[in-house]
Amino acid sequence: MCSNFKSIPMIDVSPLLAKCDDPKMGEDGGVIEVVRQLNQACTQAGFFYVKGHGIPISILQEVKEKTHKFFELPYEEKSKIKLNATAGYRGYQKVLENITKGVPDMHEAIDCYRELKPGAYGEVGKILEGHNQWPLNPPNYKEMMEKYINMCTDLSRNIMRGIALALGGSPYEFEGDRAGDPFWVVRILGYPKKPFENGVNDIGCGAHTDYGLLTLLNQEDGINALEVRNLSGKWISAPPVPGTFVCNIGDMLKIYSNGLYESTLHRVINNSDRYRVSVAYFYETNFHTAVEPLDICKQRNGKVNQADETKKVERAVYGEHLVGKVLTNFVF
Ligand SMILES: N=C(N)NCCCC[C@H](N)C(=O)O
Ligand SMILES: O=C(O)CCC(=O)C(=O)O
Ligand SMILES: [Fe+2]
Repeated sequence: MCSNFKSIPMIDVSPLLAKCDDPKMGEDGGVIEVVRQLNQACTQAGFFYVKGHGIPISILQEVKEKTHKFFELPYEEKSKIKLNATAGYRGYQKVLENITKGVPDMHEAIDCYRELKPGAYGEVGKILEGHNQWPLNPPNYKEMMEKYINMCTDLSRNIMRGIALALGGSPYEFEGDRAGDPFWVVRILGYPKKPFENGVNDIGCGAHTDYGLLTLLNQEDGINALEVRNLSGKWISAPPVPGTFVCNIGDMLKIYSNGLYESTLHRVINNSDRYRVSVAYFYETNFHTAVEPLDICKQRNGKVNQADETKKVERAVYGEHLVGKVLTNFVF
């Protein structure tokens, strides 16, 4: 449903957060206004900036500073937590190891996934069984990230309450069996500065959509590198705005919304002369949730837009969708 947007809107979610534990939040004037803005952003761009999110800016900065420190270490040190299949595809990958649409990406990263009990991933998810591999250097990185991840999970749940209202549902559409026990993914990313030493690809991360419900991106200040594609195929810059998250819709929310909301294509090109880090937190459904369009969206889509009524939105089991992606992201 993505339109021909030219920039990405900024939403102050503080009125939503102030009321997010009130079952009558949908009647509050401040919440109604945030919900209107969420609905507009999600129908038009699938992307928005979030401010007033309550996570201290000092923590957003500390996460990026410590991440710079990690990526500055020599390869021998970073490779102590090397990603591999037996670690459940968690850990460090060097530049050009992650692949997007068949092309190696000019980024290095640490991938992390919520740890479920052995067996809880089922047959298809078995390959993700394992423990996160956190670096010992810089000190306290694990503790910092675990605290940060908890804050991102709480914030995402609350934004999803607003999005549930925006779709015309109850605030709790995405709790219980859908996302009451949310899976999460974190990618800690580093993009080399130009000129690249071993550059076979100028693209930091090729065009892709995110897999789950909602992404919270904490990106490096002062470097324009993230781009978002609009309906006419034009790449729109999503420049960093200090203290905010860039938020975008994933494939599962596209399905729930019956295509009213798009999981928008985006990519990263670091053309600057500075090394860029970003930390992407992905808020997902429960691992085994079978995702299909919400009834409220089927009706609504039919009434609002004839063209969309015929648009087929494929259903998916989240965990299968994720595993399918992970297996094509690496060649071992
Ligand atoms: N968990 C999420 N959403 N990760 C997004 C990674 C995007 C790049 C990946 N190589 C790909 O092709 O999907
Ligand atoms: O680094 C960024 O700005 C975006 C990364 C991204 O899109 C992703 O990891 O899914
Ligand atoms: Fe992404």
